[in-house]
Amino acid sequence: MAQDDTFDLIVLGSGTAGVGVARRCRAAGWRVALVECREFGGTCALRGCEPKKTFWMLTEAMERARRLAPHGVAGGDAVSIDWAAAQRFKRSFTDPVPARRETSLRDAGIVALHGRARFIAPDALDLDGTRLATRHVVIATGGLPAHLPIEGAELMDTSDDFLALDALPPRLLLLGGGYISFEIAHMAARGGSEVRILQADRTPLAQFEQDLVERLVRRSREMGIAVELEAEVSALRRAGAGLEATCKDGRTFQAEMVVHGLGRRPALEGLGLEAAGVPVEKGRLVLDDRLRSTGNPRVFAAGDAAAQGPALTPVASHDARVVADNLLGGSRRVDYSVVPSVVFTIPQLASVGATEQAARAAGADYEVRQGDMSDFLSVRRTGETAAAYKILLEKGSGRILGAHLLGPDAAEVVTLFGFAMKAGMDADGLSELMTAYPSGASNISSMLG
Ligand SMILES: Cc1cc2nc3c(=O)[nH]c(=O)nc-3n(C[C@H](O)[C@H](O)[C@H](O)COP(=O)(O)OP(=O)(O)OC[C@H]3O[C@@H](n4cnc5c(N)ncnc54)[C@H](O)[C@@H]3O)c2cc1C
Ligand SMILES: NC(=O)c1ccc[n+]([C@@H]2O[C@H](COP(=O)([O-])OP(=O)(O)OC[C@H]3O[C@@H](n4cnc5c(N)ncnc54)[C@H](O)[C@@H]3O)[C@@H](O)[C@H]2O)c1
Repeated sequence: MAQDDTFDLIVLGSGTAGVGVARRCRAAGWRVALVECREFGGTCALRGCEPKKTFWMLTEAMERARRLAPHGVAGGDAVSIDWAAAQRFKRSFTDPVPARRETSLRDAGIVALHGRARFIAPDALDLDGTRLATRHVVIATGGLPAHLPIEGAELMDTSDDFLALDALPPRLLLLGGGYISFEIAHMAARGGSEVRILQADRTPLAQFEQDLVERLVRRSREMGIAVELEAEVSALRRAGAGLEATCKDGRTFQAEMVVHGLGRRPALEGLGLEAAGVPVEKGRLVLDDRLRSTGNPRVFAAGDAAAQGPALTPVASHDARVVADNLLGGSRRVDYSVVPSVVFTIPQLASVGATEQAARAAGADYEVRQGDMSDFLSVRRTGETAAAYKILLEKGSGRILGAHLLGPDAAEVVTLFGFAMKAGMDADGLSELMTAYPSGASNISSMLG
């Protein structure tokens, strides 16, 4: 590449957010380069949602066979997970991603570059000694595990390490009681590890409806996962062949593997943001509601790096659309009002819109529809014993403010609630919707009835 190449746009990061912006701007005829410092593909496809869901699917199949063993799945109680085979199956999805993604970018006419670019001026980056001049930059560098003042923090493994294992450790400690810890706990426990979650306060999965979280915690404990609350980890050290975590109250826990599930932060190190006049406050880019840097109008951010909405793949896709529209002359704000989200435990925990706590804090006038679903036919047929719903409706109008589900079909059904919220459909409208029967969705009218 020639020195002083001028691009219309340079995107940093080949995940959902970066690729989404790059493709749209390239389709509009822009000269676009995309720089990636690891293998092409990003977190979701290589180290997040997709590989996680493959392991989840296998452990769920095993769990369901075991649960239904007394009801006709003969031999189901003897079924177990072969983690090495599961890892090979996962790799059959992840291994082809980097080459495919890079090729598809090149086929689209995007200049795909390897390396770690850094700003050297408001309108230029350095990539391994080459100056890249550009009209715009999009920072889509994703997130990384948060730095926390935990002594011995360098001894922790990450979710990346867990998802790359060929064999599970006998004992696994998960620090933090959020998405990563609960999902890994449910997979690893089904795979045969002795698992313990250490959560700092009394509210694990704090973004989710706590009534349902309590049921999930109970279900997790019933199946042998130790969930320790008020267990704020302050130190980690080597102990024999394994590791020992110490909590602030002095409790200690040992395991062969300790995984970071303590939150993630935007990946902004080494970008030379000062040289570009791009401000950062408390580790986050300062952006307006169109995802443009308040300090440098050439620069936008999207996805986990922008950290304006929840760190989720559908948010990264939304951000990419917003940024591309704004780069191409529009003036579009982000809208995170309806973001369905799921914790892939067994059963799944799903949420869209306000929790009761949030609705109360916002002073909303609401009513609640809630109940246990464990005796619903669609749940009983799966052998699952923990299932429940909680729906918040605006009093008078019947507008859906939030929907929270625990159960086998929660991920699919929550999206229907999100669709109704986005479309402005009230509870009556949604309960009159004809749904395929029998399905998880056909329970919606019972929930709203
Ligand atoms: C274990 C796990 C499970 C998850 N499961 C789900 C799920 O089920 N559902 C869901 O919605 N979300 C899930 N998420 C979150 C989801 O993966 C992220 O929100 C999403 O991938 C963010 O996309 P992104 O494009 O913003 O960033 P990323 O996909 O992280 O892409 C950023 C890219 O930028 C690159 N990069 C970083 N620094 C530089 C640099 N200086 N120069 C060039 N390139 C750089 C990185 O290598 C990376 O490839 C999960 C996350 C994790 C960790
Ligand atoms: N299914 C999904 O969509 C999915 C799955 C995995 C990750 N993610 C994304 O990745 C992000 C990061 O996940 P995560 O699980 O690392 O973070 P998280 O924010 O979900 O949970 C972190 C937890 O760690 C606790 N904590 C913090 N310091 C602690 C300490 N010293 N000791 C004990 N507990 C402590 C917090 O109270 C919190 O409950 C998520 O917020 C989510 O956006 C999404």
